[in-house]
Formats: sequence, C-alpha cells, structure tokens
Amino acid sequence: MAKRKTVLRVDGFSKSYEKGKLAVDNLSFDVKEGEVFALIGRSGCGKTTTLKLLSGQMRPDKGEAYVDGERILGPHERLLAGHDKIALVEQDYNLFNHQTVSDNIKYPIRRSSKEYQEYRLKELLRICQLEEYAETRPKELSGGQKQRVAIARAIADEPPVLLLDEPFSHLDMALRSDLRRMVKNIAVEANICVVFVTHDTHDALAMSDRIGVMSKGHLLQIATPNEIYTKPLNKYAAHFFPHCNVLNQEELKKMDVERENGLYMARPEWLKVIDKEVKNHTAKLVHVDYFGNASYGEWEIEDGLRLWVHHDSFYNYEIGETKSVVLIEGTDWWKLED
Ligand SMILES: Nc1ncnc2c1ncn2[C@@H]1O[C@H](COP(=O)(O)OP(=O)(O)OP(=O)(O)O)[C@@H](O)[C@H]1O
Repeated sequence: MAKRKTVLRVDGFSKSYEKGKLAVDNLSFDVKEGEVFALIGRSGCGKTTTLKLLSGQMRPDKGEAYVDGERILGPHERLLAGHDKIALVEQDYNLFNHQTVSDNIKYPIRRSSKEYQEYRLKELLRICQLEEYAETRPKELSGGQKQRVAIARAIADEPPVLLLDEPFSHLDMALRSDLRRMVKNIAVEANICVVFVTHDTHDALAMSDRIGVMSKGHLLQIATPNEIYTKPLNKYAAHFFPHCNVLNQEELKKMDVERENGLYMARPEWLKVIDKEVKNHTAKLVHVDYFGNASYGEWEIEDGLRLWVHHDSFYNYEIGETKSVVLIEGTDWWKLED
C-alpha cells in the first residue's frame, strides 16, 4: 500500500485552565490523509480541550499544530475564529434553522462561483445521503439527518481536516452504524483526515484506523483498534472495553497459571465454558449480561475470583450452574504495564 502523507501534526500541545493543573499535557500525534483517528478516554481527560485547541477556539500554553506542514494559528493571531483548513462539527450541530439544507451546506462556499456551488452541493448531498432533503429546513429533520447536514456543511469547503466532537452521542444504534460508514467513506473518498472524540468504544473500534487513549491530559497509547483491544498498555486502557478480565499473579495461581508479578488481561472471547471438569477451573455462573447476538457470563472460579466469558447466542447456561472455564487455544494472558 502506498505510504500516506501526514496531514495533521500536533507537537507538544499543553493547556491548563487553572495554574498547576494541566488539562492537556504535552500531547503529540499525527494523522494521515484519508485516516480516521479517534481520541478516547474517561470524562475530564482532555478530549474536548484538544479539539478546541485544534479548531482554533483556544490557544495552547505550549506546543503547535501543523496542517500540510503549515503551522495553524491560534485565536490571538487571527481576525476570524477558526481555521479554513480545519472544520469542527460540535455536538449541537449549529445549523441555520431558517434556511434550507442546501443553503446550510452552501454557506461556507457562498463566495465561490454559482457553478462550483451547485456542483459541490450535488456531490455533498449524494455523499451525505441528503438528496431528498435538499429543500427541507433543519428543524424538520431527525438527529441523524441534522448530523449529516452538519458534516456536509463542514466539509463543503474541502478542508483537509475534519474534527467531530462526540459525533453520534444523540443517535440510536442503527443510525450510528450508517453514519460511521458515511464518515469513513468521506475520509477515503475526499481524502480528508478525521479526528473524533468519543466515549463510545464501539464507535472508536468500528470507525477508526487508529485510536489514541487519553488519560489525565496525555496520550497513553496510540495504536490500531485491534492492537488497542488485544494489547492495551495498562489496566486503564484495558478497562476501556467492558467485560474485561484483569488478574494479578496470585489470582492467576488459583487457576494454575504461573506468571511473574504484575497484572494480566484476558478478553471475554479468549475464555470458553466447557462441560469437562478441569481442576482449579471449575466455575459457577453468577450473572449474565445479555445482548441478543451474544452475552457475557460472570463465572466464579473461587470465592471472589470472577471471570467474564463471552457466550455465543446459542448458550443455555443457567445461573448457579457449574462448568469449567478455560482459555481458548491460541490465546494467553496479556501482561499489562503498571
Ligand atoms: N472552561 C474550563 N474552565 C476550567 N476547567 C476546565 C474548563 N473546561 C475544562 N476544564 C477542565 O479541564 C479538564 C479537561 O476537560 P475536557 O472537557 O477537555 O475533558 P473531556 O475529556 O472532553 O471530558 P468529557 O468526556 O466529560 O467531555 C477537566 O479536568 C475539566 O474539569
């Protein structure tokens, strides 16, 4: 595959609101053309502040960002807020409710020729699946449709970078799936690099090429969704995905697993329930989280030692039932850093 060029480079961003308390702490990352990059992390870890620094709403105390090699200016260096090369879609969409969808989308390119405006509008209505709503006003649209208009308007002027703040937080599961696909298509088709912040680990895993895990203002780990899921750096990154098993050396010993001191992780899919009795692996089912297409069973191996196990949709275990829980072949406990 051809090497993609870096479009956005963030170099050592730091920002504090209060003296001595860094909201963003020496943050560096880069995003390539056509790439979707997710920033995930617990509430208050600095995700929104990072987007505000990037979108030019706020000035970093330290550090710089570059788009196509050109330093982006802070709000104190510009007459108008924001950047032409970086578009931000905020959670509340900020659409013009008294104008039609078409007028909203054409707003950023209103100074271009009429021919270009019409050509671009047609293209954006198609990409964002809004053709039938061209003459509708935003107040008559659903949340998902409004989100699509906001994205179409943000990319109208062909910015190389698109920032999305919690893009799908108001939407139901079916719509989220459609929009994830749309954003991914936009990134590839228009060669835009997309940075989005989210609390939703499904959105991050399903949509991004790489994920940055933030903690207390800094980036803990940057990796592909698969690496983040299977090889998280530490307990914080591991627990970002629910139903995660993190055990220490002593706990592993109870299952005859000998390891050096430290913490170890196994995803629920790495474990399975078998009928055969296996010494030190017998477990009682104490709880089930049911999701329709699958479920997660909490199995108690010893008093207090519980493991989450992924069950497929055909499981028929009863609470209180005793079986054995073992690792599936080809998987192993993953060592986490402190
Ligand atoms: N305007 C502000 N004044 C003072 N402190 C702020 C301000 N905005 C954010 N903070 C603090 O900065 C830190 C980072 O906040 P930020 O909103 O960037 O986090 P976040 O990861 O986006 O959180 P969430 O997921 O809840 O939106 C937090 O400790 C927050 O309390």
